Amino acid sequence: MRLLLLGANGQVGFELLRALAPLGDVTATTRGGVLPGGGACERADLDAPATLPALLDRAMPRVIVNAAAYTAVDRAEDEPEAAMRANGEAPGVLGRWAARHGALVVHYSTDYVFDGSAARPYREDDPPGPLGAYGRSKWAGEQALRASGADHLILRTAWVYAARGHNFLRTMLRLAGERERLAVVDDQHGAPTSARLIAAATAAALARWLDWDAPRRRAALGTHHLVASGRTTWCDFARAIFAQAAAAGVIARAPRVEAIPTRAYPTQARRPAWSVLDTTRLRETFGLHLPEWRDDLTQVVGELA
Ligand SMILES: NC(=O)C1=CN([C@@H]2O[C@H](COP(=O)(O)OP(=O)(O)OC[C@H]3O[C@@H](n4cnc5c(N)ncnc54)[C@H](OP(=O)(O)O)[C@@H]3O)[C@@H](O)[C@H]2O)C=CC1
Ligand SMILES: Cc1cn([C@H]2C[C@H](O)[C@@H](COP(=O)(O)OP(=O)(O)O[C@H]3O[C@@H](C)C(=O)[C@@H](O)[C@H]3O)O2)c(=O)[nH]c1=O
Ligand SMILES: [Mg+2]
Repeated sequence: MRLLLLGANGQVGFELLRALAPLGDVTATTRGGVLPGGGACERADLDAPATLPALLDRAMPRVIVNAAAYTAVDRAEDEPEAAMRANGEAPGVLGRWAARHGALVVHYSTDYVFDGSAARPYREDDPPGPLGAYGRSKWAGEQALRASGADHLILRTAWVYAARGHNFLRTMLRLAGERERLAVVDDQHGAPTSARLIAAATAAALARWLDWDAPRRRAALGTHHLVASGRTTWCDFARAIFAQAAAAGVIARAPRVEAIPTRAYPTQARRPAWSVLDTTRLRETFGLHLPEWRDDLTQVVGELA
């Protein structure tokens, strides 16, 4: 079976390279045509969605896994059109090709499609209300993929981090070497989720899905929330990172973390105060276990030690 992976050099894409390998023959793509290790691969630029069908015609995948996205939340406020091309339009192009060829699209979306005003964990069919250009573009991409008529799994995740790439954990570890104290927002709630967990859960769900008969497959399609269990705030996440990293010898000593309200940390984009996602549908549909975010963090800190 042939799979096409877009965004193989991102946090999630990199982990998917390994996790998807047992499922079939994976064609990896990046924007620049270079893999994280330096090797060559196919190019796929989401910024030029019209170029994607030619690549798909050559690769002829049974499954398209789209881990590429415009993920710079603040920068998207200045470049909403670029965010919209990659996140909003490209998924529709992938979906229309997949619908014509009977392929499945696995696509990732975000907690930032919600406005964060809920009083309980968000379910898949709760109404969206993105607060910024990134969230709006990701919501548009979900809608375009749904409208394409392709079989699809939209996996909404949140607060993604890994031992490599651009993420909050790496920012905190860098700041630990530069500062004795930090101020981190304590009024945004969510579940930090490692790229490795996302990739492992995606591969497990996909393997099961491919094994099922048509009615069971159909019932499992659509949108699922995929995040680690439990919840925390960015401030408490920072403290957990420092405690675990200091204990593992990854940093010499933990800086002091002061809890601040969002208004004391101005950013270009507004972020939801409540990003907690209900994962019941994913867990029950695919029989998956999602570890607590602290245990997930321990795995990633272990990679750095
Ligand atoms: N990061 C997070 O906290 C969260 C992410 N998500 C979603 O999860 C998915 C994976 O995110 P994550 O792994 O964190 O992302 P990263 O920011 O780590 O990686 C994004 C990847 O997309 C690629 N990319 C960006 N623009 C283009 C383009 N125009 N054409 C081709 N490739 C492009 C990047 O390539 P290059 O290196 O060349 O720029 C990079 O490989 C995305 O759909 C994202 O929206 C959801 C919730 C939280
Ligand atoms: C570095 C830093 C950040 N913060 C705050 C800002 C922000 O509210 C929060 C997290 O900052 P970041 O810039 O890492 O977060 P952000 O880029 O908004 O992360 C988001 O990325 C996109 C792609 C998603 O889809 C979301 O799920 C989410 O993970 O921490 C502090 O309070 N103090 C600090 O020193
Ligand atoms: Mg960021």
